Amino acid sequence: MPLERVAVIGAGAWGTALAQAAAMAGRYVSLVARNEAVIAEINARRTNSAYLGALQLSDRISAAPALAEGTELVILAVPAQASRKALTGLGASALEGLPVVLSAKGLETGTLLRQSEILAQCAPGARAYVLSGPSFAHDVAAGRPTAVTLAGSDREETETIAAALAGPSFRPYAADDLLGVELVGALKNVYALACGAVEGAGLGASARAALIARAYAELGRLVVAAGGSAQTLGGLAGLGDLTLSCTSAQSRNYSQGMALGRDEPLRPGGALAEGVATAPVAQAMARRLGVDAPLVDAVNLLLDRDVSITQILSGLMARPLKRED
Ligand SMILES: NC(=O)C1=CN([C@@H]2O[C@H](COP(=O)(O)OP(=O)(O)OC[C@H]3O[C@@H](n4cnc5c(N)ncnc54)[C@H](O)[C@@H]3O)[C@@H](O)[C@H]2O)C=CC1
Ligand SMILES: O=C(CO)COP(=O)(O)O
Repeated sequence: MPLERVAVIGAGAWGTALAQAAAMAGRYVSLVARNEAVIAEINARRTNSAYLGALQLSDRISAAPALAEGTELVILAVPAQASRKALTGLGASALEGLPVVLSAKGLETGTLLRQSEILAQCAPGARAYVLSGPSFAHDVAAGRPTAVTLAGSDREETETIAAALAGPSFRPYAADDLLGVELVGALKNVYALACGAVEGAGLGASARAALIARAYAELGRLVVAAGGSAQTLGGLAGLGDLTLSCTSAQSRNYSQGMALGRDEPLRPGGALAEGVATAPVAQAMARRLGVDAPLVDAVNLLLDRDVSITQILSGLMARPLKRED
């Protein structure tokens, strides 16, 4: 069977969970980690306790320090701001001719680039696919039911990869709007910060629901203006992930937003909240596209810490009235 040997780059929460999903789908997985102690723990005890506690990993997973010979499919699962460094470390020749599934949700600081654009620069001979959607690492690794979007421009290969990763509890839906899926995945983290802040500030469930609906509208304007498909919005990577990340304290972005709403400082080096780095990039992107994005602007104000959440919300409520249709 094709795509028997999968390599996952990055042995954090998401990389380990995706390795487990691929193993449960019947693949042999090499989980590439940079930390020797993590490699030893995975191979000896079948756990990655720093990220997934006592959860037992499949025997089909082996951890390694580098990409193995014979790899047929690569999954990149390092934080969005680390993707360039990880890809450069792997080297363009090692990735030549291989499909690479990008799973980080973020836009690159400074360059404003999406993950697939970074891949094109670092490894022009690789073929980009994007995996996104509502999926907490702990749920995926524990075999709880999860459905995601797998996007790629080659329809046949997208479906082959989806089939290779599909298991009893992990269901990828193939799609072709790679740009749209990447953008919604990155931008939902920014809105998750906002929704968490509303909860942290005690502004109520009605405010949070309104915010999710207006975030959905704003996301639609941004994605379509950038060249993505409106259909992507209503799918797993759009509505699905926006719903998950904007309503659950299990989301690190939502939980970071809650702390901001309580006026607590940002925690440098704390749990990864990709929306913090993506918010200014999203604002620059919206301005470049000429798209009105008041919620992205509001999150940037919140992150600047100069204005209180109450003042930010008052400003949003005082905007000129608009039609919804
Ligand atoms: N945790 C989750 O539930 C989900 C995470 N994601 C996305 O996956 C990406 C990674 O997130 P997590 O795994 O949760 O983060 P994490 O903080 O749990 O782990 C990140 C891992 O990347 C490794 N790493 C960092 N720089 C590296 C480099 N240059 N080379 C090799 N390894 C490197 C770190 O050592 C660490 O093991 C993020 O973009 C996140 O948005 C997507 C869906 C679900
Ligand atoms: O993307 C995720 C779930 O789909 C994980 O969200 P957080 O990065 O906010 O924890």
